[in-house]
Amino acid sequence: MKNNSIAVIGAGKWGQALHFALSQKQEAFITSRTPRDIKNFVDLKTALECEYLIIAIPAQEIRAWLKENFIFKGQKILVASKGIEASSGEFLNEIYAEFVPNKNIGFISGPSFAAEVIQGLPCALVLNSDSKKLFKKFSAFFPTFIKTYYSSDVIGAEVAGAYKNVLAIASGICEGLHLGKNAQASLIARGLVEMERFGRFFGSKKSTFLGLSGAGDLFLTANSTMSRNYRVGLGLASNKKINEILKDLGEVAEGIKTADAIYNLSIKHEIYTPIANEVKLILDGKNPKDSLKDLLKH
Ligand SMILES: NC(=O)c1ccc[n+]([C@@H]2O[C@H](COP(=O)([O-])OP(=O)(O)OC[C@H]3O[C@@H](n4cnc5c(N)ncnc54)[C@H](O)[C@@H]3O)[C@@H](O)[C@H]2O)c1
Ligand SMILES: O=P(O)(O)OC[C@H](O)CO
Repeated sequence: MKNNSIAVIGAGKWGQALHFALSQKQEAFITSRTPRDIKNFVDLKTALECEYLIIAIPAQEIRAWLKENFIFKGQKILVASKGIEASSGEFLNEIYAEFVPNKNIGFISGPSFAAEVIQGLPCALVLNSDSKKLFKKFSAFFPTFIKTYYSSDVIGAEVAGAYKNVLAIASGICEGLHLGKNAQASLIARGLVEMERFGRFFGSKKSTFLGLSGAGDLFLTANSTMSRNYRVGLGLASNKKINEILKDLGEVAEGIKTADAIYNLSIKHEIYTPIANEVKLILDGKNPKDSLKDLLKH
């Protein structure tokens, strides 16, 4: 293993933005399934020799990717994905725990559109890990335009990052139906309450939802057409089929599968998640106007 070397795995929008950010202070490598014309692009084998890895592939692909490619040799890992595995209902930290010891793993959360990070615009992120030592190590790699905070609330950050994608779809639907800013603010505020309730069941801290990982990322994503999930919501409001929306999008919108995961987990554990459930039903074909009526019922 090459000491103090760092590589990003996954050269999608977020992987490339993180690679740009990390490259400000030192040499940083990047790899992907298909070769890309990016400085310091290396093959997967070379990337996996690095001591520090940032993994930015879609949540639903992580288990298969780890099984197929990853052998633990002491690497320290920062997970950049935001989602819950739909097939199992498992959180990403549970999946990674099968391959990497907890002290070697952290999760990035907070408001961060890749399109802004890759321009060097300022932002604040949270690095969530059981290990403060790991936070300090990774934090040192980040450039001055990104402020990093530490939190040990891994599950809170994971729930917040995954849940806000579903709420961004809901908010896009609200905008697409022209329901007005009052309705949108109500939806986002109730969404925040809902995600905190869901997170609390799994042991999250309330403060996580009031900070960058929760309110910060939710307000960003649920208010902007820069969000892929929000754009999915706009498409659903105009009665487009999900396949057509995804074809136009051409990138991952984690909220789609995460809505399924939340729906199933909320039924299993009897957690009240009305907004996420309506998003899942709309994705399955329910008319968004009927969802609105159901959400407004006393
Ligand atoms: N784009 C953002 O602004 C942003 C910000 C924060 C977090 N995220 C999260 O980062 C993750 C990746 O998002 P993105 O924006 O880079 O998506 P993207 O659609 O731009 O790219 C996804 C990347 O994953 C790769 N990939 C897909 N399946 C794979 C597999 N089976 N094995 C290996 N690689 C695979 C693709 O080749 C692609 O390079 C998501 O979980 C997303 O929620 C994105
Ligand atoms: O474009 P989205 O909806 O995947 O959101 C991107 C980031 O998660 C925002 O922090």
